[in-house]
Amino acid sequence: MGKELLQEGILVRGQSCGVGLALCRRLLEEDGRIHLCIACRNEQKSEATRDLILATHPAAQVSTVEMDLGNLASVLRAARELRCRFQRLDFIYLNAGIMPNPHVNFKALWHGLLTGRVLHMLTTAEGIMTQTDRLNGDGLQEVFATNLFGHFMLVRQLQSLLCGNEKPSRLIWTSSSNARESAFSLSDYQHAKGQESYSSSKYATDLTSVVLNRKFNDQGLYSSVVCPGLVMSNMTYRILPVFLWKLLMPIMWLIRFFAKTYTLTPYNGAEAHVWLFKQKPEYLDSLVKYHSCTSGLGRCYVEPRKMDVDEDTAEKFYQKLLELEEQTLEKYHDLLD
Ligand SMILES: NC(=O)C1=CN([C@@H]2O[C@H](COP(=O)(O)OP(=O)(O)OC[C@H]3O[C@@H](n4cnc5c(N)ncnc54)[C@H](OP(=O)(O)O)[C@@H]3O)[C@@H](O)[C@H]2O)C=CC1
Ligand SMILES: CC(C)CCC[C@@H](C)[C@H]1CC[C@H]2C3=C(CC[C@]12C)[C@@]1(C)CCC(=O)[C@@H](C)[C@@H]1CC3
Repeated sequence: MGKELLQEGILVRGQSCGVGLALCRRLLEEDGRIHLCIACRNEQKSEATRDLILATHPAAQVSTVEMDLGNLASVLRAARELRCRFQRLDFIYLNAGIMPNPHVNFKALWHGLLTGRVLHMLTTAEGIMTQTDRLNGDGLQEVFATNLFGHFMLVRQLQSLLCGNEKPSRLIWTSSSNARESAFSLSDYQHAKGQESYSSSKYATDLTSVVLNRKFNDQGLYSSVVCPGLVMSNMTYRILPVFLWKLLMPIMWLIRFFAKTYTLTPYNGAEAHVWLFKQKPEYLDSLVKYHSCTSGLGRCYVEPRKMDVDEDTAEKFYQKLLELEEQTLEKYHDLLD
């Protein structure tokens, strides 16, 4: 396949629904000339997603690539294809994420409602959510592999398209306000032992973004993290059934007057992603997470909040990711150029 030089090559992961699909549409509203490359798990999903985007933006340039982040061979194959197709990528939105077997501790939720930290609990889910994780086909913890390591491998494999271009390239990771240092440990960075694999993987995402900035800013690659806020999507519909969320909707609109991260719709949730698209990366703070917010009256805006990350831990974690990457590349050496 011949190489094509794209003005704005933008790769979006995790866009077949929810925040990712809204993001694709909003990016096209910002600039209809961009070339979007969407990465889906299989051909049917790719085609269906492409059709959904073309239904609202018929003139858009949308290409697809197949990639399952929970399968490292698939990530390596997709990266090889992208290296053939593109000479540079201006943005990669690392948005795919899973929260398998979510469990809400309603007793803790009830107790929390009576304390002064109720808003903190309702916006971060601290102390009220757990998950059950499992090993995937690569022998990695599934949540760590999908939410972080698959994305990390992809970025490393696409380094030649991202570094040393005349214009900076950007990584935008969808993290979460559920990311918490206490859920993460360097000695168990895949979170095999605990029950907060989602929180751990999102904290690991924040650490990775911080360290990538330290390593690659001088080569023109910049990384940022965002939180879309609480959004009604397939992920939240697995936490409580749809009908219950619908019943709770008036309460959530009320909560939104106090908790601005209750963005609730995928469109509102993509606010920070779109805002970052328009910013000069040199002026962004790599230790800040950009939160999509929606006011009680429905106005969307972005709030930067300092992250609770230690740069030394970020560096140590990066070394561990590099070790795991080396093992992966040894295992799949036949998939490399
Ligand atoms: N909803 C919320 O309240 C919040 C969400 N987030 C984060 O926002 C991001 C988007 O989530 P949201 O839109 O809400 O949820 P959805 O479940 O709607 O979307 C998740 C996306 O990730 C993709 N995905 C999941 N597993 C894989 C995999 N193995 N390989 C490739 N793609 C995969 C899904 O693709 P497929 O269609 O193939 O399953 C889908 O496009 C996630 O990272 C999530 O953690 C953060 C804070 C709050
Ligand atoms: C708001 C209602 C009256 C009661 C809903 C109770 C819980 C189901 C929610 C309260 C806080 C929510 C929350 C999330 C999931 C649903 C709750 C636990 C997330 C963990 C979803 C994914 C994320 O990434 C976080 C930012 C969310 C934090 C808040």
